[in-house]
Amino acid sequence: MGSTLAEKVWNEHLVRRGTGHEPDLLYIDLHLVHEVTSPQAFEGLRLAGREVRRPDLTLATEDHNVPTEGAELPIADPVSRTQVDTLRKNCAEFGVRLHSMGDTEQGIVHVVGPQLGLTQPGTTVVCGDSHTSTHGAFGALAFGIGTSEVEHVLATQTLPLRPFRTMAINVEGTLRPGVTSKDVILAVISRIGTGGGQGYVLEYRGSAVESMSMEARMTMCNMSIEAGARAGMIAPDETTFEYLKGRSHAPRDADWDAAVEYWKSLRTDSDAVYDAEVTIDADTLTPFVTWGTNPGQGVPLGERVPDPEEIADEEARAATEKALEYMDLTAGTPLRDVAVDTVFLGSCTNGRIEDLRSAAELLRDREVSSDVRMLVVPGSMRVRQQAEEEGLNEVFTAAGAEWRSAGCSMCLGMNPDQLSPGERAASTSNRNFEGRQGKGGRTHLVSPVVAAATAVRGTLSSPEDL
Ligand SMILES: CC(C)[C@H](C(=O)O)[C@@H](O)C(=O)O
Ligand code: SF4
Repeated sequence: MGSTLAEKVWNEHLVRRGTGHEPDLLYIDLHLVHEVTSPQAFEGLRLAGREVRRPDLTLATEDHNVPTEGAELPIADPVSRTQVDTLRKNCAEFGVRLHSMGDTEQGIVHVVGPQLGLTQPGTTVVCGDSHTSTHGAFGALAFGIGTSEVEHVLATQTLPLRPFRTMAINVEGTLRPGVTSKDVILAVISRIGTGGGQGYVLEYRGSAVESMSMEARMTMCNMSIEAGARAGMIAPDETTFEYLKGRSHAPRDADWDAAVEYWKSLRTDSDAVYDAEVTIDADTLTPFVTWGTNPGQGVPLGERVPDPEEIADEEARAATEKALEYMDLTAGTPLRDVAVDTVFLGSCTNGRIEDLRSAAELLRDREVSSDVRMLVVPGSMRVRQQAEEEGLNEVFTAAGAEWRSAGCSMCLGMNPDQLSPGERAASTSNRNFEGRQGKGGRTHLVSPVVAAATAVRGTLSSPEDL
């Protein structure tokens, strides 16, 4: 029997196969670090008198706690300032490369790794951050780890792990115009549920995935964790190689040719067997939007707010009632009638250049509704620079949106970009939990083009409504 992509990468990284109840020990090729989950890990090293084993395979960036305006000013919030200062001190002491605020390579850790060409097919990538699954779009085995594991990887460049199960997500057909990979992943999560991927590595495949850009693939892999999965992966192909070629850390010359040769072998064998399979019909998908307080509570935008009365399962009915109450939504309301106060375009899910381009395209010669505040936050300073070279910033500001510097921003309330209590947002990020974007804030997850159309009309809208 053949192997799946995930099994191939796993086997290539085995330092030692676990015997009996012991887990396997895997080698880690790339360790990404940010200010939130690293302080205790560095402190642990310090207390044990240990060094970072492979500083050359470790890269840190500031993202969660950074303000997205006034980068030249000291951080006003004392907690955020301490987090960022601590990261700076730790990186200096342990010799870890750090991209700080103001640096061209600074940005959200999951945007920075791929853009530098550090995320490569067949590698193992970890970070103390659940959305590390993003990097799986390159055919890397990439997953989030906890702070004690961060310390273990810093000290040894290895990680004890138990094998995952594998699930194929087959997305067949052609997406209609205005329908994006964000809609696909929201549809997947609403189908299998936020626990449906638990214990699995999801492998996205099929004709619709093959025709997606790297940015679109990263959006899907990013949200694998929202289905409860350990990781998401996509087999590398010409699109992957094209994206990587010439990036600062990508192999060059003869090394490049050898790498591509190897990368081409990273496909699930035709006789391999997945532990589970799900099939999604790309042809019939329409833009998706969440109405509730977890990413699985989503429906096509053309539908209505669900009615708890129609839900037979008691637990599901209670969950729906609770979510509708928090979201201040009435059952049966067409989602297109729901008015928002804020639109957030950004995050490691949808803060890449292609996301900005597609939203700018719709905002050109249009205006953000006077009832709406729109924040556009590039995922990295490199993305910001590229967008400015293309004049996208001018399109956004001419439409009345705010153009910011890179960071996690309104994806989560760890920095000044937050919703006020009761405020409602259409957001291109990945989590709509209660209070995620600020205490009492209400979040509808959407794609970048739905975000742009919503900003113009003031109510949840798709590009075809413009
Ligand atoms: C702060 C960090 C640990 C967290 C994560 O693990 O995902 C954050 O990035 C998030 O998106 O909630
Ligand atoms: S952008 Fe959001 S999801 Fe991504 S790392 Fe930052 S907080 Fe987490």
